[in-house]
Amino acid sequence: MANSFTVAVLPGDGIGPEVMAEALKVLDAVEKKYDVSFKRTLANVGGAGIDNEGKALPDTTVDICKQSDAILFGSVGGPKWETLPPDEQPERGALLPLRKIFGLFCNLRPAIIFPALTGASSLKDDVIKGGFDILVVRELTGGIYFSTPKGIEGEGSEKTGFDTMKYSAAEVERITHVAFEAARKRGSKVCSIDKANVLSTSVLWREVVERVSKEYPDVELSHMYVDNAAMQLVRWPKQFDVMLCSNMFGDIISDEAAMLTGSLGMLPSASLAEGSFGMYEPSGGSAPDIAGQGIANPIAQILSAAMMLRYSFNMVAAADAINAAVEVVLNNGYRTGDIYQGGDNEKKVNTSEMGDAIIAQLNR
Ligand SMILES: NC(=O)C1=CN([C@@H]2O[C@H](COP(=O)(O)OP(=O)(O)OC[C@H]3O[C@@H](n4cnc5c(N)ncnc54)[C@H](O)[C@@H]3O)[C@@H](O)[C@H]2O)C=CC1
Ligand SMILES: CC(C)CC(=O)C(=O)O
Ligand SMILES: [Mg+2]
Repeated sequence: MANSFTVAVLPGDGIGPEVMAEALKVLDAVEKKYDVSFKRTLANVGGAGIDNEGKALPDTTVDICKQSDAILFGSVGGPKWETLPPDEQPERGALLPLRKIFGLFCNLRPAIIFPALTGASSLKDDVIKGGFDILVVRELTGGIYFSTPKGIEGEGSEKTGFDTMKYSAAEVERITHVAFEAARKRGSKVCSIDKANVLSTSVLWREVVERVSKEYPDVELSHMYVDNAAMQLVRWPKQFDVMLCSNMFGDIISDEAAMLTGSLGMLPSASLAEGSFGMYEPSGGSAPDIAGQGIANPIAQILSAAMMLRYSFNMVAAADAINAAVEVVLNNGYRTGDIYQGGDNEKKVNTSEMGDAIIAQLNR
């Protein structure tokens, strides 16, 4: 009998539904090729949740996710919902709670430059020649995005906004282990990103990372302040293997790393809990500036689905096959607008044409 997995499909807002459609087509192709079945249940989230069910994260959506083996997530947010009270908006009302409810403490964001896309990177050829392969390991359920108190109080010029940044040693410890375990299977280097010259959370972060590192004598550890890391990433990205980051620093550093690969539309991510459950989502957002035009790059969403196969379903061969199909399609010159450079070999395609090209390659 074929293996069967259940997937909660949460397309969300903006380009979310457009790129999700392509990832689902890829899953259809994987079902046929690998004798597996993905039972998918569609659910509202974000602005779509507000518009259709009155809430960014409807209870029905949480139930569907709880009954599933994994969540495939698009993206949420957009101008339409930006004037709602902050906790009701798509990001704070749905995405952050989903991460918390499901204990998704570990966010993996692999930034790999495909050889065909070196021209689309914002960096000079000699900086990226030979490629780079960076894994951002981002703590996802702590730090300044979640700590309390937070809010806005007072009136007039005394009106004050405040956030709190907290990390416990246990939170730092578990994400540090993930980074070191990952480094062991890659380039054996961890660079821990902090701001220990200013922030107390970072002083603790550094202390815990140092302590945990003693269990991994085969992995080289370095520390870097986040401002320097942002600069080093564009100066010489090849120096990095695993970048271990707190929640906010990882959010920022991973968008920067994404652009070095050509486009934010290329960068997938896996948000993992202890065990095999995970939520898989592009690193970028709902891209309201291009939503509704059918031109978004679906590769981040498709590679996020591949990460779901790898991390939640242990379907390593299928995940590798999707990655390989993306690489061949890029080598063959297929480009959505965000990675189109106008070269002789390039064919400008829309969202669904890119999805079709990847599926055709997967089926060969
Ligand atoms: N995980 C999520 O659901 C996230 C949601 N957001 C939300 O998304 C909305 C827009 O935020 P922005 O700051 O504009 O960030 P964004 O990531 O949506 O867009 C930044 C830039 O990257 C481009 N881009 C992103 N993904 C692309 C793709 N697949 N193909 C081609 N181009 C792509 C956009 O067109 C835009 O120019 C906001 O409401 C924000 O809060 C932002 C980040 C993450
Ligand atoms: C929209 C935020 C809550 C999250 C974000 O930017 C991200 O996870 O990359
Ligand atoms: Mg972000």
